[in-house]
Amino acid sequence: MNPKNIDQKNIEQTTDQSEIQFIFTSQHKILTATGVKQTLSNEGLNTPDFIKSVKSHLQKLKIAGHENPIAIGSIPFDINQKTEFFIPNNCLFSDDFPSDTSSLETDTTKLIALSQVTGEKHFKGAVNKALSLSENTQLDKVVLSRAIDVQTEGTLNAQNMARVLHQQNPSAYTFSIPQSNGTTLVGASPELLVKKQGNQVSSNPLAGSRKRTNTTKQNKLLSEELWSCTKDRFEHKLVADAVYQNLKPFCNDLNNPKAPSIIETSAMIHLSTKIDGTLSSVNTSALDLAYALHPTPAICGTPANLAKATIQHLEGYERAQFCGAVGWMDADGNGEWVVTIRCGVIQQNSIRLYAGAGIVQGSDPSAEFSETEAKLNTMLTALGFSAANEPQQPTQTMAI
Ligand SMILES: C=C(O[C@H]1C=CC=C(C(=O)O)[C@@H]1O)C(=O)O
Repeated sequence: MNPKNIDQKNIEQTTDQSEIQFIFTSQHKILTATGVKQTLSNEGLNTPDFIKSVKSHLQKLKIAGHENPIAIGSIPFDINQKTEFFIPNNCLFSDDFPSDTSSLETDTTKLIALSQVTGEKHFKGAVNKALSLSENTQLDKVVLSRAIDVQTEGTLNAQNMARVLHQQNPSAYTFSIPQSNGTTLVGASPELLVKKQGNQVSSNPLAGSRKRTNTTKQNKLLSEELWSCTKDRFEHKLVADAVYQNLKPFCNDLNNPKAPSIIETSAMIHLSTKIDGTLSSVNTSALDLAYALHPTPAICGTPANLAKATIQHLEGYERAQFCGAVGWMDADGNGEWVVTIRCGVIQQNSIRLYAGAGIVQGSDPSAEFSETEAKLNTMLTALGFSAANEPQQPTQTMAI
């Protein structure tokens, strides 16, 4: 799984990468890809030039007779950091998880340690500081996050983990994207940043959360309470408004729902707004739109620059790919990009897991910490942990 020969240049022809498996699932289809034909890096390029370079390499391949070339990859939270997309040798859109991934060796790995990268005290302290900043500055919202490291006895298999995540979270966008440093980004995001197909565009911003329970009745009550909560409605509206405002210049028409709806993931209940529209130009690509939207206030805050500076100052660790965007685009500019949340980064026998929560006036540090614990459960459950955020037994086995 280690694309170790991938060069750092903007474009690099690489061969013999057939072991790489890229996976991206959505409600509509499952994309799997193998091998790396080209690596596209943003090194030395500003964002518009990087987007142009990705488009032009896909178009050249199409003109050269390659059927449906795609670029797949992840955009980090900080777009100034190194970004790499891969044009795979082979890619397949299908309805089911392909048998070749499910037949990969199944590890039974023991979880041996869990350590806090950002401890409870640090996180709650950061929330308190953010609350006082929001009282004394223009900061309306900031999304603060934390990370934990999970060590396992054996090497984690990213493809198998993606398959388990997909089974456990069938309505999520599941991804497994190898990085050129030998790690693999894997997760099951509930949040569509942007989808573009022909002249149709859609986005599904989420913000405002409750931990889901296992009773339908209780979830209904929680949903009603969430929908009526002024603090969560404000936290959500900042995201929905930003997405609408940033998509509008690209669109002939764009719907702007007056109130959010509710979605449930396997672990969480969220306020959700579905925004759909028609692009004024079919030439606007999925990547143009993803970069126009990123970072939304679902993972950064409002105003964005002040929120970014607050995150850098208070979080105390490097987000890297977490809270970025992950997805794909084809030579016609069609594609899907999702917000990189409910995810982790695998490095051999360890995985770093991440979770964040939106902080606005009225946020309670303990409730926000519990929210991050609940969000971590998407990945912990796939790793074989029970809902509690601690290893039940130091020798618990994992069905990955
Ligand atoms: C930052 C995360 O979630 C975002 C997306 C949905 C709801 C959120 C919230 O209610 O705070 C967050 O904005 C995460 O899951 O790590």
